[in-house]
Amino acid sequence: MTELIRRSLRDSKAARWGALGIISITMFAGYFLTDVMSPLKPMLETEFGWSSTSYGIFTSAYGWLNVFLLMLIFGGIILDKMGVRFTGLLSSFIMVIGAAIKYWAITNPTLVDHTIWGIHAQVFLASIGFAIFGVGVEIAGITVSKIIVKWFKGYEMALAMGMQMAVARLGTMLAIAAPVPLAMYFSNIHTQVVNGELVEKMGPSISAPIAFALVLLVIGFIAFFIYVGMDKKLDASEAANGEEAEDPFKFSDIGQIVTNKGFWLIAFLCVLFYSSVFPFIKYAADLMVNKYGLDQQTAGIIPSLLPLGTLFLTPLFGGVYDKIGKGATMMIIGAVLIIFVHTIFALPILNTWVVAVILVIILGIALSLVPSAMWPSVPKIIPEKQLGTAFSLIFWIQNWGLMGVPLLIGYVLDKSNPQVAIAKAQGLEVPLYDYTNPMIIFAALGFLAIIVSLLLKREDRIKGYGLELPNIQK
Ligand SMILES: NCCCC[C@H](N)C(=O)NCC(=O)O
Repeated sequence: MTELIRRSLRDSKAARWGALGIISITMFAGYFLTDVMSPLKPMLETEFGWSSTSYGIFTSAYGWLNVFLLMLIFGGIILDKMGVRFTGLLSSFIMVIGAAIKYWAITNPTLVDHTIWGIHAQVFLASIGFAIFGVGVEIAGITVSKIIVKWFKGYEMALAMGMQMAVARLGTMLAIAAPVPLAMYFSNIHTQVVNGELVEKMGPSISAPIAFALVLLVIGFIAFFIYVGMDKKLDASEAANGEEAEDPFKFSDIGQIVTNKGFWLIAFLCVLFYSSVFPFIKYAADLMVNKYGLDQQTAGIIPSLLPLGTLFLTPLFGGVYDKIGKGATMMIIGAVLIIFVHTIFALPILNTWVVAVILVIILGIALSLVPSAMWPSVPKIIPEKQLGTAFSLIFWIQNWGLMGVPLLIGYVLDKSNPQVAIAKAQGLEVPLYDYTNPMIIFAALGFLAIIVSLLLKREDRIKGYGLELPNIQK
């Protein structure tokens, strides 16, 4: 008799964790490319004459198309209308195209001497590539979140989200630690800007780590084709099982999402929290050089501890949320850690690398606590058929921060340190940047995140979303 009971493919532990493993490869590649330029900031300044503002413009490009052309929102609607297979393949392909343009801009020496709309041509075109890539990786992110809900609802959902994030963070870690050694290893003779002049000179290959990222993205694209096969089998097993298909997405669903207060609180917490971490990562290696006196070659090692800690802690905290609950409390603790870390970074004391290591580890704990509680909380607030659109709206709001904050930091860094530009223009030895003002901005974001996380816990008490309850249904 029991043999007659049909099971969905997602009831098989091996199948659902296998599916997760495959889509994690795509996200690993995406996160690697996202941060691959971070440790190269000092080299971009010495080799190509970029300023901190140029670097800020480039970094902010990640969000240009997502924010202004609403690509992320369209991505979410496409996801809910067309499904995870089509959207996953499309987004992986967009990542490859964007990364290829960025690679071309960085390898093209003739661009170094031109400007487009007043922006250094190389910065401009690399930014266009990064902006296209940003559309791909963000839509891939919401697609993967929806895939995890599809396979893991009622099972280890927070653990699965935590594991996927851990693999993605491995990409971030590699992106912080590997580019400088790779660039040095592939040193060659190429065009550089020396005292404002173009010269052929031996120097590190900034394009080598980007080429490596491009190869990873192609592998991630291929991996997604394998996932498509598994997804078809899952749908077939659920249809055979007589499971009803979800109601199709309707545009009126957007109205329901944006009138939900819990949605706004999660979205605000998301933008504040991530704006104080991801843009920080973009400047962390440079901070290590300028505040803690590390050399360029080793500067990436300390920031790479940040994602390293999250590899273990995100699944651990995800497991805690699954079994014990306390999601809202975890978000509050994460926000408190953020303000603590950035305040100490801002103080003009304790400038020893040991303090930097401790702070980065604490930041890693925050970057494990908040995401492992935040993302599995979204399906408790929003119905599944609206999830693609809800995730995309949250990511859209988050992208304002991921776009604006790095630009602001680059600008504030240049404005607070006019001596750097003067020394560069005069061909003198470039003095160190003072990072106090940028770090105060990051600390302020942490302060606002605490307020929003407290409001979210209050809203959960009022509406009974169950954010403090475990995810695993007994
Ligand atoms: N460094 C990649 C940025 C991905 C941003 C994405 N919108 C996101 O927040 N994902 C969740 C996470 O915690 O990485």
